[in-house]
Amino acid sequence: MPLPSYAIGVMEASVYAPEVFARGLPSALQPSEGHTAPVTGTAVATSPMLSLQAIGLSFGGVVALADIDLSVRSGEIRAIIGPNGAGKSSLINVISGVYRPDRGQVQLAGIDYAQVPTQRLAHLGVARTFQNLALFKGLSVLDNVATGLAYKVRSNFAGQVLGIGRSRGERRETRSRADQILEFLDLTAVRDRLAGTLPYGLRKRVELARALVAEPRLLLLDEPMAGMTSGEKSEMAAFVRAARDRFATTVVLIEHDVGVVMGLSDRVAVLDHGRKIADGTPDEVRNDQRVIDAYLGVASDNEDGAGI
Ligand SMILES: Nc1ncnc2c1ncn2[C@@H]1O[C@H](COP(=O)(O)OP(=O)(O)OP(=O)(O)O)[C@@H](O)[C@H]1O
Repeated sequence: MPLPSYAIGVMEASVYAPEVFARGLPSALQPSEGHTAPVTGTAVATSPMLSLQAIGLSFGGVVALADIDLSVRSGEIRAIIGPNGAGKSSLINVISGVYRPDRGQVQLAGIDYAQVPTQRLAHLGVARTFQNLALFKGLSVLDNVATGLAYKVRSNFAGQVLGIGRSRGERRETRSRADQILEFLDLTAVRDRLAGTLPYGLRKRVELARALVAEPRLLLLDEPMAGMTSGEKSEMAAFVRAARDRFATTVVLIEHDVGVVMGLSDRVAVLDHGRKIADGTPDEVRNDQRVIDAYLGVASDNEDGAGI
């Protein structure tokens, strides 16, 4: 049973940057020219936002991850791809602290995870979405998105929903920020709908909104386009890119649709049988013989049947 993203989508107060909203939010469907463009008008920083060194993880006798190194630059969109069972989910679960690796180090902006209890990851600015939808079907879209801030405010979420006591001001603030993210992701028209009544593609976008509302510095997306039509996938890719560009969020995603991944990502790591077999720009990876041998042969199993 996946954890709901609100459980870890909580940030330090410093993550909230009112000036970002004050600048006004653009239509998310007008991404900047070229996805490698810098987030804030400067070059993408070279110091890693996330660094994995020699990660190993086994389940009983099954080696899920073996000696994985991964470096993710600040502001980068970084994809992890590979055939079924390659270790992608295991790796994202290691990054998000759901799994503790048997070996190796995970560092977020230089801070070793081993020194940070899992529940504090959110306070470091990590948020994620899940492969399977984890929205509250009986809550409105707005309230679902507001849960992305639930642990950031002093009153509890029930207090905010009910609008009682000290919660009233926080509730106003939370809902206002949720509204701004809804506008950014072009979801304002469905803000009062119950999440469970939305079509699948929109629900995936609401999940993105919930993960994004606290402006995480690291956003982990677990198959954000799974089950979408090709039109919905392109739209989602544009939203992810726009979110990176606007909020300077570093994005790590796993996704089966290789065609979408290649168009969206700055760099791509390829896993096979728990090992990293290639790592580079989409062009480099596309032309890597080991990737072609290990992955191209199963590319027709991808959701859209696209090769790499
Ligand atoms: N909780 C678990 N218990 C036992 N084995 C596991 C567990 N999670 C993953 N594995 C095993 O670890 C290996 C890697 O699995 P993982 O789910 O990380 O791959 P994946 O690339 O995400 O696959 P898929 O694309 O099918 O989701 C597989 O052999 C899998 O069976």
